[in-house]
Amino acid sequence: MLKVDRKSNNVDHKKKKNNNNNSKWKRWRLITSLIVVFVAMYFNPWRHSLIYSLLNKTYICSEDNCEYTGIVEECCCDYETINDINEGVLHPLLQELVKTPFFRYFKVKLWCDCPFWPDDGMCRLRDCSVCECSENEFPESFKTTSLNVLPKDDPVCQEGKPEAVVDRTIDVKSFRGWVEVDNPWTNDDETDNGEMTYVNLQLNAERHTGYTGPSARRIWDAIYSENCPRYAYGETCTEKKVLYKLISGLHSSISSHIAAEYLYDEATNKWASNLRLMHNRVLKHFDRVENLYFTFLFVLRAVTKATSYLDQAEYDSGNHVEDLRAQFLIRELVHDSRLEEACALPFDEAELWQGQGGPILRQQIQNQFRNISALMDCVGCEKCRLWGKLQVLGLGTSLQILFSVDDQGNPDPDLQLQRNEVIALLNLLNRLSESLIYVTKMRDEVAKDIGLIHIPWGPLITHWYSFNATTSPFLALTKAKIAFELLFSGGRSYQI
Ligand SMILES: Cc1cc2nc3c(=O)[nH]c(=O)nc-3n(C[C@H](O)[C@H](O)[C@H](O)COP(=O)(O)OP(=O)(O)OC[C@H]3O[C@@H](n4cnc5c(N)ncnc54)[C@H](O)[C@@H]3O)c2cc1C
Repeated sequence: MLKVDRKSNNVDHKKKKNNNNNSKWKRWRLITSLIVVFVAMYFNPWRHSLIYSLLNKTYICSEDNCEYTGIVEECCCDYETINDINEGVLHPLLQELVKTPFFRYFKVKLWCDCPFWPDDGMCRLRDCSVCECSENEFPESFKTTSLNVLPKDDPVCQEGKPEAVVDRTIDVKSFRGWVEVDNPWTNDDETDNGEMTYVNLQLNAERHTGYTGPSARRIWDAIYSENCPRYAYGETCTEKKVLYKLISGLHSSISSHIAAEYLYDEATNKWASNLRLMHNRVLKHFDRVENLYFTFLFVLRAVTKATSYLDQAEYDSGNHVEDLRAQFLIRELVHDSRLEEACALPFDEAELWQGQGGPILRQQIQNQFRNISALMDCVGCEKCRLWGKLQVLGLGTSLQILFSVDDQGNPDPDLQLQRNEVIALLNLLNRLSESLIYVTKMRDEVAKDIGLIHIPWGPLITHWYSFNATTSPFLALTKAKIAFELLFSGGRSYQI
């Protein structure tokens, strides 16, 4: 007969019961925690509070509302104000302005004479730059002027994608007036007309061109590693930060334009916005978005500082009615009372170059910027080179306006700009202004599309995770679980 050990059976039973209770309790704890996290995230009462601003750069994105809050680093205005003033005032005016004949023609040396790596197959061939443009695209009169040198056909062209080629169609009128002076911040000699050509910017939208791979990567690498290194966390020298921020902001803007107009299918010529690209290259990196806002404010400050100059400048393209309109729009822009009230001083340049090392630092940063400007001659896609050169000249003009000094190192009262610099400056501001619109619009679209929330948990948590109550409860809970783990994982980051 089998003897039953009641005692040990009892213990086993108790153990089992305890285990069951334990696992039940664990399950309940997990479920309750998840619900708490879920509710806390969804009805987060301090979404816009000071705590968030203090904790980090405050990129807050709920299901139907995504926004940045707080002051842009090193600037004097906050995100909300910039967005309001851009959408309400600057963007509509700039869009009109850049269409006027005066602002739509840009003089540029498009040949790519890369001074840094002459053996780069991408850029060695001068004629390569316009190889696929047919001759009948150009007006007869155009072909005879020395400013517009026509390329020879070259079968070895490596940048022949139609979307990468600059359309050189232009009105027969050309500009008059304005002095020609060389900008010390840029590498090109702006007074040298020898190899320059006029380009109608309206026919050459800055968008996806298919330029990618080692050639493009090499340029960005050379810019960041040699000429404007990313500053270390805690860097206090604002001047060193400024150059990096300007270039990074420009890079974000270029990426935003690529994402906003992306060629999905060459055969059917299907263009549409590319949310994933925008998310991966710009939106998920808070610093890149912040640098875009910084660059916008920096250029805006240069434009407002040059108010009296821009007020009196001669906008003469030969089309009287259109030129009067350009002048009217410029005055509307620089004298807008809403801009003055909302953000009187977008960036305070007076704080820079102080102290003994100021002049040396200025020279050093000027040299670095000149190198970056020279690198534009190595860009192996003509349209990218066009916009790269224009925008770098626009930045160089901003630097010139904000930081030009006379022989004694005092701010230069006799600042002179050339027509092309003003064209570059205003077109750059328009590019940046468009990019801010894309960031706001596409951030909301991305949030709706994949249900994203960014936890502004200080520098610890730098990535996004998804969380969307409208998706299936299971998915929402899974996402909440990730959120839960993320919050208590000491800053481990998740990427969707
Ligand atoms: C001057 C210039 C103009 C261009 N214009 C165009 C154009 O009009 N149309 C077009 O289709 N292509 C253009 N390109 C190419 C485009 O910028 C990219 O290089 C290309 O699309 C390949 O992208 P990628 O994913 O390799 O990353 P890239 O954009 O090439 O970035 C390279 C690296 O730089 C870092 N990085 C990226 N963004 C930032 C930022 N905002 N701040 C700091 N670091 C950053 C990252 O580490 C990244 O891996 C241009 C390139 C250059 C150099």
